[in-house]
Amino acid sequence: QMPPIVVPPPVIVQPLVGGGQPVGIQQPGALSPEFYGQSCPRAERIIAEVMQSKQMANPTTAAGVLRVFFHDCFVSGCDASVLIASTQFEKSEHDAEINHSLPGDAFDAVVRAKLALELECPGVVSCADILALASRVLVTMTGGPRYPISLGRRDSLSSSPTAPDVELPHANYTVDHLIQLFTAKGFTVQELVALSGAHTLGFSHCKEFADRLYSFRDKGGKPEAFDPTMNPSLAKGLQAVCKDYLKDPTIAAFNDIMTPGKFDNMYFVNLERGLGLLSTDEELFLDPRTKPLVERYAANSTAFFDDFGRAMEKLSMYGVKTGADGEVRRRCDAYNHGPAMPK
Ligand code: HEM
Ligand SMILES: [Ca+2]
Ligand SMILES: [Ca+2]
Repeated sequence: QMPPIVVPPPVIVQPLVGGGQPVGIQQPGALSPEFYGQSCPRAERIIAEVMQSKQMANPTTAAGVLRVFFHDCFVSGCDASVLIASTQFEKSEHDAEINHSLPGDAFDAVVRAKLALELECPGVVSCADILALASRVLVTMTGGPRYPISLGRRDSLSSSPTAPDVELPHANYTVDHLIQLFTAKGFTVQELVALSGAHTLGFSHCKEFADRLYSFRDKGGKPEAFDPTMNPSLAKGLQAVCKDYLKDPTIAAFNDIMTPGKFDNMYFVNLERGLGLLSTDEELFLDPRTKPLVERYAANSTAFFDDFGRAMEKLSMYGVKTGADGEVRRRCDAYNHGPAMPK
């Protein structure tokens, strides 16, 4: 005789809902690629559509958003602290010198994505997650790799006007500086080189590399026409392009002069030919600790894409906030509690 069929009681699974979840229940660090699976299943699609139309209207969007994402993550973690606008009473990361050159189009892209998401699922998708997803889709759209992104970051409750100039690398840093800065944050030399490959996109303003072009002096103080580690044709071309940069600080040059709009490994090929724009770029080819990696990525685009993808995945998890350490902002440029009162 057949045993009676026992029907198990229905298991009530509490769905892990995204931003609408009460603070406190969320496990710290519990990020997941499916975080918005129930609460905003079309989030990624919506962000991709907004980024696509923005990138088509303005092809520098990808570079801008990618740089904003880096500047967010390295300063108090990937928590959208970089998006907070300054007010009359409270300065934000926007006021840091290093962030003055972050392009308005990148912030505009995030604002548009947030508006679209607030119509679809209000109060659910954090601005920090928007930045992470927007960066990924723009890297992919311009020809780069697709890498996994976990979701569930919460947005910061603060934004320091002084931290960015301390926490972020500057164009006059030595490789020693760069390695110190990255390893202090838990990133390896290999990840430093792979992430620097982001300079395959976008541009830099003349002031960031002008000291390589005008009144250059070697380490012994001897004057030179330009930095001898720079390819002479590039140096002469840039001297002409940048000659009025003090009068017109908006003049800029492509970081990757060969394929500035395409995410590829050309940046590394350039470094081997003295075609690096920033001294921090070229130095990666001149320092024995980083040179083998530059050579590897120049020769092998797959190796670069793999390592860049893994490093971006790691960067995107850096210092993320969960639970009561953050909030899901209603608009990306302001805290939910509203503007600070005059002190
Ligand atoms: C390794 C140390 C780094 C230094 C010293 C550095 C420095 C700079 C500087 C000075 C600029 C020019 C900004 C301007 O004049 O508007 C720039 C642009 C850029 N950086 Fe970096 N950066 C570094 C690493 C990174 C990383 C890790 C990423 C992203 C993963 C990144 C992404 C970008 C992008 C995409 C641009 C072009 C921005 C645009 O076209 O608007 N950088 N970087
Ligand atoms: Ca941040
Ligand atoms: Ca390129």
